[in-house]
Amino acid sequence: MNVAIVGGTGYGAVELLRFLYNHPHVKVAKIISHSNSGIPFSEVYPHLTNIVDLEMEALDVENLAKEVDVVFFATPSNVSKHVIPSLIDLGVKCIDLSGDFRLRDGGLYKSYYGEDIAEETYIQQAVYGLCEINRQEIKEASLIANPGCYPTATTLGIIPALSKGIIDKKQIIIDAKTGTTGAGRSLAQGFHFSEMQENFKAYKLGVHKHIPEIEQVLSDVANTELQVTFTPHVVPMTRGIMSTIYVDLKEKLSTKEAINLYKEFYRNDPFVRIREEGTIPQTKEVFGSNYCDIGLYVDERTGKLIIVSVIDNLVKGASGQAIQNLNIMNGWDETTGLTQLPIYP
Ligand SMILES: NC(=O)C1=CN([C@@H]2O[C@H](COP(=O)(O)OP(=O)(O)OC[C@H]3O[C@@H](n4cnc5c(N)ncnc54)[C@H](OP(=O)(O)O)[C@@H]3O)[C@@H](O)[C@H]2O)C=CC1
Ligand SMILES: CC(=O)N[C@@H](CCC(=O)OP(=O)(O)O)C(=O)O
Repeated sequence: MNVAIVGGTGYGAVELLRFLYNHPHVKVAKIISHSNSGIPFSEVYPHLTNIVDLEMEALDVENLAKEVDVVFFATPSNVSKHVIPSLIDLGVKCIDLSGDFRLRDGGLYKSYYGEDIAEETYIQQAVYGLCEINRQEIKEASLIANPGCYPTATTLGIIPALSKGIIDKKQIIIDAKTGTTGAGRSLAQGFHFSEMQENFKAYKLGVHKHIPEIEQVLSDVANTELQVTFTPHVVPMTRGIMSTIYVDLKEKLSTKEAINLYKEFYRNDPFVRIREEGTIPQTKEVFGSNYCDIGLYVDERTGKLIIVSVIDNLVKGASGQAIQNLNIMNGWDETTGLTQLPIYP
């Protein structure tokens, strides 16, 4: 299958290439770049010299539709919504790593993304690509809205407890941390080495675009409107997200029982690993891999369930999950091309 990647020189794109290079059913036929067309990919990323020397091209929708079956978009917000509709109309399937097609509510999109939402018919066609939860819909989809990095770690952490009805839906507190690649490759003052190293900062309290996304997913699962308290932090590491979630248990439950409930929920999901009692996952333990590892602890004194969910933001939080979606859409084994082990130490 021929695929293309748009947003060629960003981190999402180079991570897609790392996995697609070893994918037995896929050939990356085109890399589209608006800033570096005409330049070999390996000139921008020399670690891929003699491996990915493909010349990047400017976007030409008609030409793309003739030559590829699927297009991955690894572009900033408010870019793909202008291009994906034409590709879908030409019969090309699209997997969007950005947030353009994730939210259903145009008002919320406008307030968190600053622009109008994509055309309604395409919003309706888009399937939210949280693989473990929406597998059936993904099989039939032509347009995938690949979930955000924080929402992936967070919703996979909360959904088992929420869907089993064991927690209070009104008190969900999410304390999340990300590495700096979450902000992409372009330069920003707050991400300079001197500002980031030996630093730890909370940001976008109450206004982060992942708040409505997390609430939409959880509200669908709970079948009622839910709100969450979400505080993101950036920490001085390159990759990784840790989402620590605090919820109130409705009834007494032991840590062992919580672990068993989660193991049962994810029993058919190769990329979600539930840790044994007493082991809490660390970001390094999923580094470079498509795993989401979840650790659980019941604080019997306060009646809270504490959930720790870790992913690699660039893999399960972006490119890996996008390829997992491609596999599901094509009826291939879900793990195809994604079996790289975590890099440790
Ligand atoms: N980094 C992460 O951990 C995650 C990222 N995402 C999302 O995935 C998308 C890509 O992220 P990431 O790769 O990190 O971001 P980067 O900033 O690293 O890359 C985005 C790329 O998009 C291209 N681009 C920039 N501006 C425009 C534009 N106006 N029109 C068209 N193309 C443009 C550029 O490539 P070129 O000049 O070659 O075209 C740029 O390098 C974003 O929407 C991001 O929010 C989602 C989950 C996690
Ligand atoms: C450190 C940092 O800035 N991280 C980004 C991660 C968001 C992201 O990647 O956006 P989508 O997944 O929604 O596309 C942020 O918090 O905005």
